[in-house]
Amino acid sequence: MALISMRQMLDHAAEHGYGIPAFNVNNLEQMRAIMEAADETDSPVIVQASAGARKYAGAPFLRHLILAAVEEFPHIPVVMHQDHGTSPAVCQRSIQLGFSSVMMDGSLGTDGKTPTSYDYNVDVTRRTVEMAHACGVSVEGELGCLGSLETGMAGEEDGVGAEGKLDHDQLLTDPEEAAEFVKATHVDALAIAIGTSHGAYKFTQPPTGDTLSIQRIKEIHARIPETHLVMHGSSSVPQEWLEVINEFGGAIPETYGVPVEEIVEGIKHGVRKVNIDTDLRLASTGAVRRFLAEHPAEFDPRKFLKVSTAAMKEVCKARYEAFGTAGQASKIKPINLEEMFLRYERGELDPRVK
Ligand SMILES: O=C(COP(=O)(O)O)[C@@H](O)[C@H](O)[C@H](O)COP(=O)(O)O
Repeated sequence: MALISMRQMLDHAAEHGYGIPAFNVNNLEQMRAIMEAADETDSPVIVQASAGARKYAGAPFLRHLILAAVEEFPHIPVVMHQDHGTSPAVCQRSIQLGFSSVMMDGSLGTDGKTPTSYDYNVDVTRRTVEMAHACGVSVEGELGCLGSLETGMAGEEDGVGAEGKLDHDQLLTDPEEAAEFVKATHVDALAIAIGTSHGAYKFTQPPTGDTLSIQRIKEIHARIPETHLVMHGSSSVPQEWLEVINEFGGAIPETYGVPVEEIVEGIKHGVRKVNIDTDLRLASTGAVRRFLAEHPAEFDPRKFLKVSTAAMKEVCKARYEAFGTAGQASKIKPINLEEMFLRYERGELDPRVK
């Protein structure tokens, strides 16, 4: 049984100085790409399901897809994480379904769009932590709103994210507030705002220190060195896949993502979980467009889904290698969720924040 808690996996990553890509999963092809890449590189896996994924595939299908991955690859530790829960009740239902980690995103209200107050965020996150830790399940919280430091616009591209214009200080997590938040909630991991946003349209030109604040990661890490930091919206938007998409009938305007080397710099300063969804979508779309254009008589979906899986797998392998995840799976000895509960109960996993 290799389904483990995210806390165990991130503790291992912190101890050995690496980061873990958390790939979103909606279908069989993504799941297979993630697992085959992990298998070939000996990487531990975090797979996450968003509200959109639950709507698309249905929660039972997603759950069984992830459990099938655990069954087929028993030597790979897998975290089954719920992305962007909008209330403690949503997180509770995911725990009931068997998720080993949940995100309570209290930076936004239950609509997943309206920025909330700090007190609201602490309240819903703390309640989720109490419930989840009683089951040995990990909790990721979020402080600050994702959005563009270029324009001040919030990052509402794909279902979850604030809407409209945000203040500069809402777009950058405050290190002091982060320390207070971790102390008050006991979250296992903290998603921070540093200028990234979900989707393909993050930056109109390659980001600089003014539009992507790796410096802010360093400041937060210096204040809370033992807290696992999470970077959302961390697709790199590979230019080569944009070219393929546009060459074969697509129309994606010029756009840039988060450079892999900036993420690697973040990993040196406490980033342990790196959320990636868009890069797999771009690789899949490019591969399918090219295949269908080059094979106009083909109509068996298994043929074009095969190239989709292969393209996504290459992206996964590249991230496992760049983030130092490769080679770590076989070093992790799974701890069951009952034992994780006992560790929380004994206070062994309490945050040590001054
Ligand atoms: O950060 C994320 C992905 O970043 P990315 O767009 O790949 O840079 C995820 O946490 C998002 O929540 C996810 O992409 C949302 O997906 P849907 O709501 O469209 O399913």
